[in-house]
Amino acid sequence: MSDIGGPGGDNVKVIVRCRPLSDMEIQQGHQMAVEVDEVNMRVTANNPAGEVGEPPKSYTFDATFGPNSKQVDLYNRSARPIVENVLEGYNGTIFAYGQTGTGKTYTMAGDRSVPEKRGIIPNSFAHIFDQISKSGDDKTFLVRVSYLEIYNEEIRDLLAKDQSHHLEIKERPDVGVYVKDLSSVTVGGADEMDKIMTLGNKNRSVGATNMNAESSRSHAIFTVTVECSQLGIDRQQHLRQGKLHLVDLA
Ligand SMILES: Nc1ncnc2c1ncn2[C@@H]1O[C@H](COP(=O)(O)OP(=O)(O)OP(=O)(O)O)[C@@H](O)[C@H]1O
Repeated sequence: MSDIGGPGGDNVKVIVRCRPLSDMEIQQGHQMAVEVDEVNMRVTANNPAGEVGEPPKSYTFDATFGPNSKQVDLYNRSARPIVENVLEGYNGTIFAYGQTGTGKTYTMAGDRSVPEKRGIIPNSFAHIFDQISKSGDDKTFLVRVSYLEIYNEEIRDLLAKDQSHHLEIKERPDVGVYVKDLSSVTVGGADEMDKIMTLGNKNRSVGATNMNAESSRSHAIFTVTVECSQLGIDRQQHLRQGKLHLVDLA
């Protein structure tokens, strides 16, 4: 997870979550090879095929979550500060990284139909609009989203009508690196944002769960831009903009 430009702390945070063994893994007699110490933010790996007496290896991260960790606790510790900084006008990026079957989709999306199993993406959508609804009358918010896919080194706009069109990367001194002509959709609530993401997912080159050589080349970036206009003590409107990038790496 990275929290670029936010106040305080390191800009990049690495958080490790170990999922529980699946029923099949238990049936096959597998055992956990790692121990997670959430208090000391440490993961200890034992080599089951190692020689007798081989010492376990310990690694320390910015936070660690064990097999019984709850989605809400993970959200509060990892994503909540990033989303809060986005609302304050900073940029932040969240992505999950790991081998197939390690729990990336569970952590990022989760099971939307069960509130306590919702992952970072639906929780961040709800959080953004919840904070906006609680903000004072002196602030006006505008929330926009865009969704692009990088596939075979080409960029496609997942929210565009014409999916055959490829977009170009450009750079400008005032805005930095950007994707030219990428569509941007204004969103009024978490459910609407969820629908737009689902629509974009349908336009992806290969289904996200279809693990093969093709899907391993498809990356997607869902960007939420939050603009806030606030009346200052100087009676002038002050504009600030933060972006949250949710990345699905191949
Ligand atoms: N923290 C967790 N608690 C309970 N079950 C989990 C957890 N993490 C993952 N699982 C379960 O483990 C299985 C694999 O997880 P998931 O599909 O999220 O992996 P993935 O890393 O996204 O895999 P792929 O790269 O193949 O898409 C799923 O059945 C999921 O529900």
